[in-house]
Amino acid sequence: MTKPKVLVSDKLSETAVNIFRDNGCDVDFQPDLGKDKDALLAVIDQYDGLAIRSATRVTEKIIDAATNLKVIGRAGIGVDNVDIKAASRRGIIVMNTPFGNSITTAEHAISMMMAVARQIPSADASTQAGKWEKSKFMGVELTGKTLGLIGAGNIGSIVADRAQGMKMRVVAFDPYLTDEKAERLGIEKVEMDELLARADFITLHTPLTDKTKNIIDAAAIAKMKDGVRIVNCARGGLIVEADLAEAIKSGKVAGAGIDVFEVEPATDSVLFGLPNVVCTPHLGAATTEAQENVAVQVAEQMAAYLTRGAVSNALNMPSITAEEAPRLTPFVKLAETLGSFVGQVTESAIKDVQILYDGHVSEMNTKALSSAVLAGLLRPQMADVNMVSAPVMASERGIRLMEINRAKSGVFDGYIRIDVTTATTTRSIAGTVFSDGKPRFIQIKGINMEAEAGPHMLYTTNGDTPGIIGKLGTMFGEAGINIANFYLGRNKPGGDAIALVELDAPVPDDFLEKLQGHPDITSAKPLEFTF
Ligand SMILES: NC(=O)c1ccc[n+]([C@@H]2O[C@H](COP(=O)([O-])OP(=O)(O)OC[C@H]3O[C@@H](n4cnc5c(N)ncnc54)[C@H](O)[C@@H]3O)[C@@H](O)[C@H]2O)c1
Ligand SMILES: O=C(O)CC[C@@H](O)C(=O)O
Repeated sequence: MTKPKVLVSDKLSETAVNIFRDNGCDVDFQPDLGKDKDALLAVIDQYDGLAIRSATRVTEKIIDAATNLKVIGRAGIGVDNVDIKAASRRGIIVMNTPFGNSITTAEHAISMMMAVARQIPSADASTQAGKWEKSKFMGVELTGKTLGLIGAGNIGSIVADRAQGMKMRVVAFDPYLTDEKAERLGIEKVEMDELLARADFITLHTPLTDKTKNIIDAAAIAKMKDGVRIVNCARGGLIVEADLAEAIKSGKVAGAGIDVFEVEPATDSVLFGLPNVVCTPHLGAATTEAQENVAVQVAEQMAAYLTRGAVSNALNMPSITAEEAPRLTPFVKLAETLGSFVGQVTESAIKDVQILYDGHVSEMNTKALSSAVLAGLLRPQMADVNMVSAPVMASERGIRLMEINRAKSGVFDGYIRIDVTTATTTRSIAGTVFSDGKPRFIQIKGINMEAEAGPHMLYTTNGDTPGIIGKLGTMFGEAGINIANFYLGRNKPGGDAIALVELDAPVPDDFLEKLQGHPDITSAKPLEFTF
């Protein structure tokens, strides 16, 4: 049997090379190749596996040329340099290593905070230039100061712990952080505006999503204390750099530690050269220990897949054995779709998830199915979650999971129902798989319906009044939006009604606002499903 061939196209620890070889793979270690997209494009068709960090951009063009590629392994967390949709379409698994560099990145954020508090880089440059400017570099103490944490996941939690060690008070804004976890971490959960008003230092630890993009802009900065200091070791794009630059120039913001940039590599930036701005070239994960961790982990995972078909830490594929795959896969898709539906309509901390497996589905690998529900549920909050990391993430967030297995109780041979509870409400949705292998929603909020999940959907709730369907249809028509499918349900005549509308394209923002402001419509929410 020919050995699988792996290309390492970024600067990974060489330990990875040995692990690939020891596990029966041929490996080419070309740590600078990933930066040259044409060179990568020319050779990528020779490889079964591609191991990367953040410098290699795996675009759709690269994936299209990668005719033999089976797995892309990211030694690190963020996979924003990989076109996962394109990889999924081509059946290429994308793996990451979710926890290997968390401590190191948290330590970098703390280092940045201290460097900014005491202006260490500028003081160093001045001292080494032969000046002795003692009065120029007056700093501030951390003890007793308030640290505002935006995002309290793996890295944010470690930052909180280290900051408490330095006697800082930690407040956190993270809509998905439960009260129980906040209490366990000894941090105060607050709303964003309160964090902005109270924090002496602010540090960001969220993924880059539609909700977090530009989370720190001029309006947010205006709500901060004068003299606040800001650290970003998460993702470029969370801060509007031009707005931060203005705030530094005006003195509103007294300093910033920036590891990640809107455009990387950042060879030029509006932030460069400004007083007390400390910049590093995306070094958050750059320690010997973290690089060793992620390199070992990614090589082991990729080799296991290429030589034995074992899947772990995949972002676009559940961990399933070869034997059970054909029967389970459609139900995995259903489970993830149900989770995704609720995840997209839930904007507060989840406390409980109850999953009911009814009929033949209760005899399947329900562990994999529950992981798929959780992955779908959590993905709107954390873009990089996968079926392996989802249960860990859920339990770390204090989300209680309950599974019920039941013999066939209704007309469907097998179905899954999930009930997701937050502090204020419980949302319920059920679905099944028809003989075409596609997931169907069969009940939403206890209301029966039969709807196929499409890539772009709109979910509305309204009172069951005459003429509402016509009004909705007219509004879509007037906005020039084509409806692919229209599904309806209600609990009783004149009671609560729901509609799921499948569209050919995402719902335009202005149309959504119009719907949300319509007196006959109680709520309207766009939903996106990736298959
Ligand atoms: N600089 C680096 O080299 C480096 C290294 C590793 C990770 N990272 C980045 O650090 C970030 C955090 O990584 P992590 O492992 O802690 O991720 P994580 O998924 O464990 O935590 C992210 C947290 O953000 C929260 N969140 C999501 N949406 C939010 C919102 N709208 N407002 C506030 N909070 C929100 C989530 O609930 C979650 O608790 C990611 O962007 C990751 O890519 C950077
Ligand atoms: O590989 C790197 O240096 C960056 C890693 C970091 O951004 C991540 O998302 O894990």
